[in-house]
Amino acid sequence: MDSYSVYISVEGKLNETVRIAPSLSIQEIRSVFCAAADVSYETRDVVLKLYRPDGILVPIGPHIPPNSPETRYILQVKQDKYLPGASSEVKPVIDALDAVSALLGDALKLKDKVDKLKRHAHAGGFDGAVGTASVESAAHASKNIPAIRRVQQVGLRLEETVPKPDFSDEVKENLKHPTFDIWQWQEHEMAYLLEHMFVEFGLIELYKIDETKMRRFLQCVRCSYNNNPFHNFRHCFCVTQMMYGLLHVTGVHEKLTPLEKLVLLVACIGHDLDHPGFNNAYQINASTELSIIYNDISPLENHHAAVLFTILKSDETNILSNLSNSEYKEARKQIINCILATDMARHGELMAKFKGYAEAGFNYEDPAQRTLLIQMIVKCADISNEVRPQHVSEPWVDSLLEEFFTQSDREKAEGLPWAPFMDRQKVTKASAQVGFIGFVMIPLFELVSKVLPNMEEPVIQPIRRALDYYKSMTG
Ligand SMILES: Nc1nc2c(ncn2[C@@H]2O[C@H](COP(=O)(O)O)[C@@H](O)[C@H]2O)c(=O)[nH]1
Ligand SMILES: [Mg+2]
Ligand SMILES: [Zn+2]
Repeated sequence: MDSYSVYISVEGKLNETVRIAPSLSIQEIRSVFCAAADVSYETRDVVLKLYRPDGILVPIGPHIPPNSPETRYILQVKQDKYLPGASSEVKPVIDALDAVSALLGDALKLKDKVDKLKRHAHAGGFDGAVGTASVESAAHASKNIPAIRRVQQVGLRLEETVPKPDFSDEVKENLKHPTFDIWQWQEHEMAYLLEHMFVEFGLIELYKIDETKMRRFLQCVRCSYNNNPFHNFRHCFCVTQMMYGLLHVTGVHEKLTPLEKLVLLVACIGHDLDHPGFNNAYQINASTELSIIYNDISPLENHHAAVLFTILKSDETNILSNLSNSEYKEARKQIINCILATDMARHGELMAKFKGYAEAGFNYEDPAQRTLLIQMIVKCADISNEVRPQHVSEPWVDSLLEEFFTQSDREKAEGLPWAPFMDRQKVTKASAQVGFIGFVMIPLFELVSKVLPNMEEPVIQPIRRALDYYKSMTG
């Protein structure tokens, strides 16, 4: 599809025309809408809602239906109301982030976020990376309203209590399927959907997880994901939702223990925390702080797990605090195993081991086999974008390539080796996907389907269709 115009009216007042090109990433589209609304794209607490004239919500993404000047969409700019906002609620999140920052040292990005949060919290507000401050704060900032008034406005907003969105039964059901449209949701809504998964598995009740702690935990997680094109909080949500979907379509959730389901949820949620947007090869070749700390052994995955457990170490955000000692020990071991298994450098090793178990007849009684099964489920979920319908999956390829190209550009500039699959001179969307789907995804999902039932129609067939689609593009 060629580029086309979308006609909007900001808050029903200012008319703007936005040009949508299929090549734009979701981030680029959001940033254009932010510009139209005169708010900073960096302000993550801004919630943009696009409505048709009849009040129906239109997802802001690469597939906004074209309209005309007569049928303008209405763009509303709202504050993110995920957390109840009193500063006493904010402090635990800051403390947890502070602990993460102390662990990681000054060089890493979290430090900036913590400092920013502190500045606002000490002034009675809560802004920037985490997100309950009002959009007015961003808008007024650009109009030179004195800072003190901005803070007061933010402070007022923080008094508001926040109702949980009332997800319909249809949404809750759709959440259990790989076809779920992950682009329809703002970050705070995704956080509530993640919370719902814990509820639906009965984990809140069983492990006596405090609701406020759960929300602080998710808030802390959310602001510990960076705004990378690909490795961001939405990717965290996608991976967790696909894991949840796989469990439901295969029915394997009925064979897993509650602790294993808890492990899967927490591992997926934490699996790319504080991803810097540059992969392990870059970390090692550039001798970054992470490669030094972790001796070149899965530096990113070790870091994601360390950030997760630093968040969990703080009592205010420790959703595992009511587990018994032995349950906590087991959960920690398994969560770390799952996150470390997402290093694609270990793909061959894990595939070979699982193949051995599958061919011998998978034994659910063997703890080692169960451990590997849950690692494989996380691996599947992590690389599962092409299981999703094309309009949902395709924007992810653009985002991934954007991140890859940024890395290889930097590697070239720094005189480091770069991988051909990240090179903008060599890679196209189609070539990237034909290789990845054919050589990585299909073998992995087909192998897992030897153990888990019912994967053919909802999981494997969409992957094959995606392969055909990208093959047809290579001509
Ligand atoms: N070419 C593609 N590569 C993909 C795709 N989905 C994932 N990947 C690669 O796998 C890793 C997954 O690990 P993560 O923890 O970093 O998310 C990712 O970095 C990519 O290298 C895909 O659709 N196409
Ligand atoms: Mg990862
Ligand atoms: Zn990932």
